[in-house]
Amino acid sequence: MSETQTRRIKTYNQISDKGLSRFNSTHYQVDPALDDAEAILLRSYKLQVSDLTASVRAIARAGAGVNNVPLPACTDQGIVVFNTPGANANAVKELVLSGMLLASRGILPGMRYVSELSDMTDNAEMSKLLEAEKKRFAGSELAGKTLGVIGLGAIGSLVAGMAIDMGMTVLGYDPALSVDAAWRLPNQVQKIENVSALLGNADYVSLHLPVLDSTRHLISTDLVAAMKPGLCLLNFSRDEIVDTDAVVAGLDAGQLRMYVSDFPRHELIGREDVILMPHIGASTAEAEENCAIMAAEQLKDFLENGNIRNSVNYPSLFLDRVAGAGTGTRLAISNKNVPGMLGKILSILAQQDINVIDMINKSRDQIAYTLIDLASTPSEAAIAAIADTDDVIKVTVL
Ligand SMILES: NC(=O)C1=CN([C@@H]2O[C@H](COP(=O)(O)OP(=O)(O)OC[C@H]3O[C@@H](n4cnc5c(N)ncnc54)[C@H](O)[C@@H]3O)[C@@H](O)[C@H]2O)C=CC1
Ligand SMILES: O=C(O)C(=O)COP(=O)(O)O
Repeated sequence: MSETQTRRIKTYNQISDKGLSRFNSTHYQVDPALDDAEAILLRSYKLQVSDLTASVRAIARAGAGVNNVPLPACTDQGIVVFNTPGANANAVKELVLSGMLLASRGILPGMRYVSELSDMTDNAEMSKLLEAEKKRFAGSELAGKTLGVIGLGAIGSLVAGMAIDMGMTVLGYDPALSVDAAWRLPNQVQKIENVSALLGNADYVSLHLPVLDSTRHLISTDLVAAMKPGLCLLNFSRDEIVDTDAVVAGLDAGQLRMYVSDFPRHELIGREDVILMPHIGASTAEAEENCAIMAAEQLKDFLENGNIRNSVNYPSLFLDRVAGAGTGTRLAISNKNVPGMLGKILSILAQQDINVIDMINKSRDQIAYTLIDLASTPSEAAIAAIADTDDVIKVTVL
């Protein structure tokens, strides 16, 4: 980066200072009020297509779920979208454990009952009353029960491990499990190929999958009917994974004993058999720091070097900077993934007598991305010729 160049990052949501401090104020302007930002750093803010101004090259989601980012429009416009896999997984795992405990013991009604006794001043009398009444708040233990985990990625695998440590039997369902995630999974997890079979054999089921067209309303009326009677469902994934009407009907019919969710809906508020939290799965100091640091590091490496780690719409790609090479000698090019593009780009550079020192090219679905290190800074005419080539989406000089 040249001494005079300042990169502009627009933030939405509260992002931990531990991450924001990675952006040196000499070279970066980080501000929620920018309207010509090169990059956006956000958490759950629902980004609109109209927020994707022409200057935006990258979006970093400090968190896991990217359903708040308009991904197809980003890809069409050559905007690289990052997330921070695993950075908040432990925070969610711990809240799932608290959800399971709250759902299995009379903790919340018991606390409510005690708080209503504030007028009782005689402690001996209060103890006598509590000993007589506590049977109303008895529960059951997690040990010996069966937990089904739907989605065995960063969070699901930690939840599975935690449940095994608690003495539970764990069933897992994940038709899209990556090889890395499979390696991370505790070997006691019993892989189930059919979601109905998992629901029919579990006492607790925890959802840890992303919202996709294929997962929206996954928990449907049919699947509620397939549940083992008295099941407790935990949703720390997203509201849309569950058909709320089906859950309400399942609770009313007693098929579902309890629904614990990080995503309140008005139909669920006020029910004794529902425990709702205000989307606080990732709201710990540690998770907020982890996510912000990871998002900031990934964004910096992309803005300064064009490298891509943990993108959800672009390939992963890294090219070392040639020692001694100055700024302005690296090109980052996004184009549609069609044949002949590299040849066209390299021939423009050859015509301008610019020597290529190193390069890397990768594709993902309909997008291809190339980093090219050059022996000299290309002329504006050369950049314009590449940018004007059919199917080139974005060219940046780094
Ligand atoms: N409550 C909160 O504050 C938080 C919620 N989340 C939610 O949890 C989700 C999962 O997060 P991570 O575990 O970090 O993501 P991840 O990407 O590591 O794991 C997701 C897993 O779901 C699996 N999956 C995809 N389609 C599936 C299907 N149809 N059935 C079963 N499994 C399927 C994938 O193969 C993958 O293994 C996020 O997408 C987000 O929506 C994540 C972090 C915090
Ligand atoms: O990482 C996720 O997917 C989350 O849901 C966490 O959201 P947050 O960053 O706490 O607004």
